[in-house]
Amino acid sequence: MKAGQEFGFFQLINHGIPNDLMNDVLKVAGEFFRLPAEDKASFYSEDPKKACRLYTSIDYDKEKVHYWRDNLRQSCHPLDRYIEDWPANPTRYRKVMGKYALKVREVSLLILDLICEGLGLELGYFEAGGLSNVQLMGLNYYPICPDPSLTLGLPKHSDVNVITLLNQGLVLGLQVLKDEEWLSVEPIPNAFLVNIGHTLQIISNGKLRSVDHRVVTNKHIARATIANFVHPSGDSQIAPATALIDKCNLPLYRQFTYNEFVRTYVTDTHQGTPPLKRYEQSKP
Ligand SMILES: O=C(O)CCC(=O)C(=O)O
Ligand SMILES: [Fe+2]
Repeated sequence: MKAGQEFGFFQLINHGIPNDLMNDVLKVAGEFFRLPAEDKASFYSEDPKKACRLYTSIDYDKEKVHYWRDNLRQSCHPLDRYIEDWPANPTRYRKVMGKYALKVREVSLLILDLICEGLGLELGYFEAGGLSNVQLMGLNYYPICPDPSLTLGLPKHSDVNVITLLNQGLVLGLQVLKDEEWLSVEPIPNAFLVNIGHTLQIISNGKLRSVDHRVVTNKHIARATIANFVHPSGDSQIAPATALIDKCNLPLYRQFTYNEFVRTYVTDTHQGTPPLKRYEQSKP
C-alpha cells in the first residue's frame, strides 16, 4: 500500500508462477514477433475492438512520432472464448500463453484482494462489481533501435485499467516518473512489476496513485515484455468506493461508465491532457 501511494508501482516476488513459465512466455513472444511479416500480417488491425490484434501505437495515422515497438493485444478471459483467435504459430504459442493467462489472472485477483484489505474494502469487492471481469494481455516487442535519442518504445502514459502485472524480463527499459525525474526500474528476475491504473486511483479515492511511465529504447538488445491488464467490463460504473467516503473524505471523482472513460482516456492521453482531470469533483 505504501509503494502504491508513493510510487504507484511495486515489484512482486514469490508469486507462485514457476520461473520456467515466466521465461517461456517471453521467449515465445520474441519468437512470434521475429516471424516474417507475412506470417503476422493477418493479425494487424487498427480496430481497437478486435479481440486479438497486432499494432504499434494508439493513433498511428495522427501521431507525430511513431512508437518503437510492436504490440500484440489479446483478450484472455474466459480463455476458451478467445484462445482460438490467438496466433497458432509458433506452434506452442497457445499452450504456453494459455497456461500463463490463467495463472496470472489468479495472481492478479489475489493482489486485488490484498488491496481490498489494505484499503478497508470487503474481499471480492472488485469481482462483485464487475471491476475485474476483463483480462487483456499485451505482448510488447521493442526492436534494437539504432538511435535511442530519437524516439521512445512507449511514450509517457498511465494505464487506464485497474492493475497491470508486467513480466518485464531482464532487459532494462521501463522508467517511472517520481518527483519529476525518470527512474529506471531495475528488472528483478521472475518478478512482476505491478502498477496501479487510473481506475484504481479513482476507486481508492486517491489513496493509491496511477503514475506516468514510459519505455526507452535500446541500441544493443531487443526487449520483449508481457503486460497483463485487469479491466472492468465496459458498462461498469466507476466511482470512489462508498466505504472510503465520509465527512472528512469527500469523493474526489464523479461517477462514470468505464466505456466513457476509455474513450476520453485515448483522446486526452493523445493530446497530453491528464485523463483524470475531467472526472475530478469540484470542491463544495
Ligand atoms: O513494456 C514495458 O516495460 C511497459 C509496458 C507498458 O507500460 C504498457 O503496456 O502499458
Ligand atoms: Fe503502461
